Amino acid sequence: MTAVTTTGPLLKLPCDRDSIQCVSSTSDLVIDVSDVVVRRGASVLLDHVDWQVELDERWVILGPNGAGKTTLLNLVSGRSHPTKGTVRVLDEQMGKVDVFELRPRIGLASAALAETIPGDEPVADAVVTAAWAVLGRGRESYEAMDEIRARGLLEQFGIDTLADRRYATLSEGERKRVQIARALMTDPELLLLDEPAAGLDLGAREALVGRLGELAMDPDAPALVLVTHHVEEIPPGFTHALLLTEGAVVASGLLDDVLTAQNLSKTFGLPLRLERDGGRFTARAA
Ligand SMILES: Nc1ncnc2c1ncn2[C@@H]1O[C@H](COP(=O)(O)OP(=O)(O)OP(=O)(O)O)[C@@H](O)[C@H]1O
Repeated sequence: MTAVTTTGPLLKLPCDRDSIQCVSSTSDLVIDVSDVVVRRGASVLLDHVDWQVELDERWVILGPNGAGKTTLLNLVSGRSHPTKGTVRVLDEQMGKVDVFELRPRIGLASAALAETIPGDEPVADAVVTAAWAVLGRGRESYEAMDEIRARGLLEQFGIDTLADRRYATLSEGERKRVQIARALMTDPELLLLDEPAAGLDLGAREALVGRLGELAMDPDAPALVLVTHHVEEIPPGFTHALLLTEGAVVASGLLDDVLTAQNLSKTFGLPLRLERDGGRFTARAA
């Protein structure tokens, strides 16, 4: 068992925002990134980035390889620090808060985290263990409510029939859904999804985009931030977009204003045509 914390359960579940067991924010501003610069050696990974996210917003971060998307998510999830500027998340300033207390309030699903899920872990355990922020179920005890919540999340993502399977036996698409269910286990106020559709075939991608679209439409869902390279992976119901290139913001704001062929072409460095059909997008070279 890899204990991330040894101080006890992070939250008693299920947890709603009116419960005294939940720590909730006092403002609607969930993310406040102000004039942030990240330098690593001679490289500037983020260059004077400003970004604000409110509780009811669903953001997509789009940009080419190396744009700084994961670097930005790492700052917001408390996994790294800026060289300059401030990062406030859920009314706490990174660098001045105990990140181990803050992290349960932030759900994160990423390729790096997925690699740490033990292959022989039953799927239901891979989700429920998020309540203790551990990987690999050990001697920690769970209440019936925890188990019910984990199964409920698997059902929400259409994989409840896989609850007793070993994680390693799942397809990539099924694993992605388990990772998101795990990220939601602590009833976070903010959910960060780093390329959730990467490596999925068309069917699996569409199934995931559909589930994320349902989550986006749910008024009780946390604030959502989804990182992708592809406009085709933007679920319906997403409201805002941040376009990044070479560590700098090209455009940021309401999806309808920001997601234009002109902004997308500037972001990816080639002339692009953008089409919209209902709540979905496609892009190709002009
Ligand atoms: N520790 C480091 N030292 C120097 N450069 C780094 C370091 N970490 C990341 N980089 C560089 O910073 C840039 C941004 O990386 P980041 O992973 O944030 O990009 P990204 O937009 O998520 O890319 P991708 O879409 O390919 O995942 C990349 O060019 C990467 O090589």
